[in-house]
Amino acid sequence: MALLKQHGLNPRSDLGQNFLTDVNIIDFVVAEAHLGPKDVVLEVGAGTGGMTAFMAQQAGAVVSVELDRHLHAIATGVIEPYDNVTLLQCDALKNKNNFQPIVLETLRNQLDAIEGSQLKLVANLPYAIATPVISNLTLTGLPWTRMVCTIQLELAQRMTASPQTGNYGSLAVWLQAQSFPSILKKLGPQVFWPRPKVHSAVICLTPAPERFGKIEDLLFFQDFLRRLFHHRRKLMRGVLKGMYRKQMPKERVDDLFEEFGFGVNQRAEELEPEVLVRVSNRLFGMMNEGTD
Ligand SMILES: C[S@@+](CC[C@H](N)C(=O)[O-])C[C@H]1O[C@@H](n2cnc3c(N)ncnc32)[C@H](O)[C@@H]1O
Repeated sequence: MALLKQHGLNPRSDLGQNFLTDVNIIDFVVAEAHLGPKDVVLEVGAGTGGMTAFMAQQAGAVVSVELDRHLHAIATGVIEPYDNVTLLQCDALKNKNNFQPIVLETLRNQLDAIEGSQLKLVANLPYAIATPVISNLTLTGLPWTRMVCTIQLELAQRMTASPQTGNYGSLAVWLQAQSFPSILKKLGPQVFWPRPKVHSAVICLTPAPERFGKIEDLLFFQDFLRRLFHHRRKLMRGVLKGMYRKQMPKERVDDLFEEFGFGVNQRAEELEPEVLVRVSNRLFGMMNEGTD
């Protein structure tokens, strides 16, 4: 990539620096985002700012985050003609569960500045943080309407997986209970520079926060799924008894099994997201019984 070479830089694999060099794919990703003047775009990983500038021509505002200060400096020059871009030089995440406060604050300011605004995540994501970026956006309370991102193919398959398949787990249930995730296109390594060792995909998510009914408590649901699928091959009754032994008597899990008609051999990986939402809501209710 000419810009990097010009600045004497080499791509950093520890930061997932695989740049999208195929213009057709950049066009595809941005076209699928359906950008317009009411849109505030969050881009995680500005790189040298090429896609950032392209999106700035179509969106109301772009907030782009780049951790690498050398790339941030290059991108600053590239986006200079656009006054609707805010380029932040920081880690997009504070930790694996939260965005960096400055990122959220900047997004809120931009959203407030445009009447009827909506948030879209559009990015060629650094693979190491693709899961927390996508899965935490639903927790921010920000009015997101679309995510279009390039991510590792294997991760895209885990996000869109169905029950009883090897890829099905907490991530699939978490996202499918709040959105419609779909793979728009599979990408070979040749569309990036340098070429990654893995295949990639363009994934799209559209929100559906009550797709299977209201999730009573999102943080409880997230914790329930993570712990439940941590023991995906074990029988669910024993796992649940262990998980909530401090919060309620073991017999309550037997009551729940009876209520849902689960057999003794029930495993979490056999259950549809819809059922797991209902189980989580019921457990949340049981745990809060008598606290009103
Ligand atoms: C896959 S590259 C995409 C670059 C550019 N948007 C493109 O499509 O060519 C990912 C970018 O994310 C940056 N990055 C890596 N980890 C990051 C983090 N935690 N927060 C913000 N940016 C990060 C990398 O430095 C890199 O520039």
